[in-house]
Amino acid sequence: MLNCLVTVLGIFICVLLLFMTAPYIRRYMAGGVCKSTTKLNGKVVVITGANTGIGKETARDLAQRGARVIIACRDMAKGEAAACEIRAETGNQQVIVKKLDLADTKSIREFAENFLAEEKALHILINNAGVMLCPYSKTADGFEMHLGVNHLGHFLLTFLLLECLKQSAPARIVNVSSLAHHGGRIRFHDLQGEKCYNWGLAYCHSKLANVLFTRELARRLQGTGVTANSLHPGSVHSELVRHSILMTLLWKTFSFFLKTPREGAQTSVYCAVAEELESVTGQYFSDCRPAYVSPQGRNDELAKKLWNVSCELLGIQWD
Ligand SMILES: NC(=O)C1=CN([C@@H]2O[C@H](COP(=O)(O)OP(=O)(O)OC[C@H]3O[C@@H](n4cnc5c(N)ncnc54)[C@H](OP(=O)(O)O)[C@@H]3O)[C@@H](O)[C@H]2O)C=CC1
Ligand SMILES: CC1=C(/C=C/C(C)=C/C=C/C(C)=C/C=O)C(C)(C)CCC1
Repeated sequence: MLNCLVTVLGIFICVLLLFMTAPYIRRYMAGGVCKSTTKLNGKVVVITGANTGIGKETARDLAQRGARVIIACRDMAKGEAAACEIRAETGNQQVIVKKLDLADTKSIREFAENFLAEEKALHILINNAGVMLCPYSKTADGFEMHLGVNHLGHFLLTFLLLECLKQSAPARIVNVSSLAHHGGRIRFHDLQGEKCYNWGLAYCHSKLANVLFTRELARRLQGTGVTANSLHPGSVHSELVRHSILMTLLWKTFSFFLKTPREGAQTSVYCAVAEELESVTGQYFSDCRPAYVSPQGRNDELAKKLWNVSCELLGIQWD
């Protein structure tokens, strides 16, 4: 009887403690906030994958600051729905949707061609779109899906828009990577995962490629007025886990401990607008402050080799 009473009392105290500490846990999980009040009137921004999740919230924030925001996405209907919502909420009518499928180099080239014909400048490029935990599949050009969309697609897009960014300097390139880059390796002997494939690791490899690309890009852009930084947005309750039933369940169950997409967008916004980052380049951020990069992610030789291999795969010459 006494045992039973003690157990009930114990459970009651635990639940009470959880309820009392919940607001503090939530505030801690929300992470860093971008406090910059920078206005972006007259500035042009491209955000990939901005029809949902972190990208959409990044677009909303930058539109609120007055930027002309181009939502670059593969599904025009989803993009229009997001743009409508952002235009209505911010009153900024300069929120535009353009078709971009990062799993198809033809679509990337068409997007860039169209952009360069229609726009006069590009001040901020946010390479945000991403896929995670995809069953083995390939892009239209035969690249493993994670590497193809998350790294090679953005590599080609940046290459095609770079001259415009340079002409528009000061300009910024923001690459959305992940903490998952710590688990990544660049498997040059099997880049397309044909010999060995693990969907979790494939994501990690592609996110390491984001960090290495940023590092080498920043080195090459020294003195041009264009900076390049990468970031981890935090663990965010978005559609990223859609390919895994288990992760979708986990994400739903523990959503309280995850960032909202708006919270997850803070570091992207910070890298895009913060005054103190004006000449900061080649860095990696999390929660709106510099964060620890894995030894692989700091390896300049690896970054150069990945650069050259990426150029070869895409058939481009980028010196
Ligand atoms: N959520 C998290 O916890 C974390 C996210 N990240 C990174 O943040 C970024 C944004 O992810 P998040 O918002 O969470 O995920 P979402 O799945 O919510 O958004 C991903 C976006 O990428 C787009 N996308 C996917 N494939 C393509 C493609 N082939 N061409 C064009 N666009 C494409 C999606 O379009 P569509 O809607 O049409 O599928 C969607 O707009 C990603 O790079 C991700 O790796 C990093 C760490 C943690
Ligand atoms: C800690 C913790 C969790 C784990 C979250 C992790 C490990 C997220 C990693 C996300 C990444 C790195 C995504 C994309 O890049 C759960 C399961 C939500 C349960 C609540 C506590």
